[in-house]
Amino acid sequence: MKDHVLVTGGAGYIGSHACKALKAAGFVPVTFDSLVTGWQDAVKFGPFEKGDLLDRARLDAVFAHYEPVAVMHFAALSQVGESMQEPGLYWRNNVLGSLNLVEAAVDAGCMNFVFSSTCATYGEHDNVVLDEETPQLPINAYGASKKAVEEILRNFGESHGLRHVIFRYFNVAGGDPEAEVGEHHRPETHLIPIMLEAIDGTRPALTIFGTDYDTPDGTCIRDYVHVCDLVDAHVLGVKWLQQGKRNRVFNLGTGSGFSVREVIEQSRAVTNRAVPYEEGPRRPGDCTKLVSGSVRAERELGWTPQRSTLDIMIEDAWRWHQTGHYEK
Ligand SMILES: NC(=O)c1ccc[n+]([C@@H]2O[C@H](COP(=O)([O-])OP(=O)(O)OC[C@H]3O[C@@H](n4cnc5c(N)ncnc54)[C@H](O)[C@@H]3O)[C@@H](O)[C@H]2O)c1
Ligand SMILES: O=c1ccn([C@@H]2O[C@H](COP(=O)(O)OP(=O)(O)O[C@H]3O[C@H](CO)[C@H](O)[C@H](O)[C@H]3O)[C@@H](O)[C@H]2O)c(=O)[nH]1
Repeated sequence: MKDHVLVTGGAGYIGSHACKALKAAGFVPVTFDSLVTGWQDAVKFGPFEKGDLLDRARLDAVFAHYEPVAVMHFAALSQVGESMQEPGLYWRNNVLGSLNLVEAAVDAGCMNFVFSSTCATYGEHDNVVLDEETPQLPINAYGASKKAVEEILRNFGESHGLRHVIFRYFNVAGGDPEAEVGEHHRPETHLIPIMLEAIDGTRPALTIFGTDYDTPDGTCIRDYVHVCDLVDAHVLGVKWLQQGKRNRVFNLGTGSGFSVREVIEQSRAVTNRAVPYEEGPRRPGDCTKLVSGSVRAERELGWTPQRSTLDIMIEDAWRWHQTGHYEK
């Protein structure tokens, strides 16, 4: 019988790609999702269990039914701006929800746990190359909620032997090259999908948030990683835990940074269309430069990103943008 993996947030952008990768690797991905920001149409690669992390009885029933060998925990609210206006929402959903999940996993004897964290937990370290030892000083409730879940995992690792891998993502981009699933946030806040909507006229223009940063062209620099490479690291993480290894944090980024203007130029080249944009003020909370300075995932997990070049990420996102969509 194939091993089941419980994928919370499997109806979302990254979780749906993880389900496809898990299926390809011989696992059965079981999506657990409330659809608060996800899409039932995105659940294509295994069973769907609708439920909320805050519903402990529902979690217990799903663990008992599938007896998963591991959990991949993507389910979270992840809008920085919203987290500053409604911190309670983020602490309840992301932290209490994760605590429920961790306790349900431990009680069910499912001791392999892979968690989606973020480089937003590092906070403001402008112009510093970030590695896993960089102090975590989050500047918004979203980042604080993710850091708190990291602490929960460390505590349960010590107290109950829960084996965990924490991945701190940089900027996730691109989509399934076969366009079976893709990035679909409502509202969308991420640069590349917004840019593609501006290119095809479904929104008026992209606004560049700030042109006076201390960077070569004045715009912010980010480290973009392809969602398929990112989820491949998660599958490696599950296998690594199944080998009995445990409790490690990995940055997932490429180590290369691109400015907003460079992303615009690459989008123009890939789509062969003009990118309508205007220059606007800085967006509160944006760091100047966020680039990973770690090769730990490559060295220890054997992770080798295949599609994380800017042109491929934009090409894949553009293909999905032109052909794919979800309905509730
Ligand atoms: N997209 C990025 O660039 C990025 C960067 C860093 C970290 N992350 C993290 O990766 C994870 C996935 O992000 P995404 O972009 O795929 O987001 P997404 O919104 O597309 O997916 C999140 C999924 O979780 C579900 N969900 C949320 N709260 C839930 C709850 N209480 N119970 C059950 N389901 C719930 C949503 O319905 C949705 O399907 C998140 O944890 C996010 O914080 C994303
Ligand atoms: O309309 C837009 C949207 C974005 N940007 C700029 O493009 C860059 C990337 O912005 P995104 O919103 O795509 O991504 P962020 O870097 O703000 O945030 C993402 O990556 C973070 C870690 O870097 C967190 O994990 C967060 O959850 C995730 O959304 C930033 O400089 C931003 O100012 C624009 O200029 N215009």
